[in-house]
Amino acid sequence: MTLAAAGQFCATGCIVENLASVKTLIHKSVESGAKVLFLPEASDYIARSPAETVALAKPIDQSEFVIGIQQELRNLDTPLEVSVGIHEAVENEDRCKNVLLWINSGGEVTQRYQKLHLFDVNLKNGPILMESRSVQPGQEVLPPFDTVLGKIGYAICYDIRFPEHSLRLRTLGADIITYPSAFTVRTGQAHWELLGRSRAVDTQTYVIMPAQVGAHDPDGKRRSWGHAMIIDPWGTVLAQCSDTDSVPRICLADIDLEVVKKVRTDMPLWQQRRGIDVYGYDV
Ligand SMILES: O=C(O)CNC(=O)[C@H](CS)NC(=O)CCC(=O)C(=O)O
Repeated sequence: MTLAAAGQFCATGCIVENLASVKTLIHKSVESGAKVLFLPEASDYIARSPAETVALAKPIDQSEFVIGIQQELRNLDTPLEVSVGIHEAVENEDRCKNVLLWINSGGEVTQRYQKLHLFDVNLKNGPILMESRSVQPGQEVLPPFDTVLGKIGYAICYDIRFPEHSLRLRTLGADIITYPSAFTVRTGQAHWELLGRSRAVDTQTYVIMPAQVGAHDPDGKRRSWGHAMIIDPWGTVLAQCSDTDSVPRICLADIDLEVVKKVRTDMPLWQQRRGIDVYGYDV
C-alpha cells in the first residue's frame, strides 16, 4: 500500500503565484507521507483568453514553472514524484498543447501525454469554451507506465467523458487512471463525481482526480468546480477536498493493488468483454 495525494488549488494567469501554490502542495504531501502528488490540468496558468493561453506557453525545458518543480523535488529529503498538467508551446504554430507530465523524484520528466479530446462546448446559460482555438489535439494513447503506486494511465479533464479511452488504458494494463482537471462549475455539479465513479467502475482501476477550484480571474468569469477526489476500483470515493474556498489543499488515500486484483477476480469483466465480433473493434 502506498499513499497518494490529489491536489487542488486555483491557478491564475500568474505563473509565479501558481508555482508557489504548487510548492505548498508538494510540502503538504511530503509531510503527510504521500509518495506521489497529482496536480490539476493547466497548473502552470489559467489565462483569460485563447490568445493569452498561447502567448504564455513555453517549451517544456524552458518553462520556469516546470523548472521550479524540478528544483523543489531535487531539494526534498524524502522522495516525492509529481504528475502535473501544463501548456506546451509548439514552435511556429499558433496553438499550444495541453499536456500531462510525470516528474520523478530526481526532477526528470519521464512521461508526457497530450490531451486527446478538446473541450469545445457551448452550453445554454452556461460556459462557452472553445479549447481548440488555443490547443492542438493529441493523436495517441500513452501506454500506462510503472510507478511506486502501480501502473498509471494518463488522461486529462474532458477525456473523462470518453469511456473508450479509459477502457483502452485498462486493456493496456492500468491499475490507476488520473484525470487532472479544471471542470466548469455547471458541468462539475452535474457530472464530476458521476463520471469519476463511472470510469472507476468501468475499468476497475483507482481514479485520481486533482482539480482546479474557484475563480481564476478577479471578475470571476471563469470558475472551476474543485472537489479533487480519489476513488477506488469499486467506485467508492475514498477522499475528497472541500471546496469552501480556493486555499491549496490535498486529499489522501492508500493505493492498494490487492484491491485492484480482488475487484477484477470477483467480477472478471475483461474475460467477459465482447469486442470485434459485436462492435467491429476491440477496446
Ligand atoms: O484552459 C486552459 O488553459 C486549461 N484547460 C481547461 O480548463 C479545459 C479546456 S477549456 N477544461 C476542460 O476540459 C473542462 C471540461 C469540463 O468542464 C467538462 O467536461 O464538463
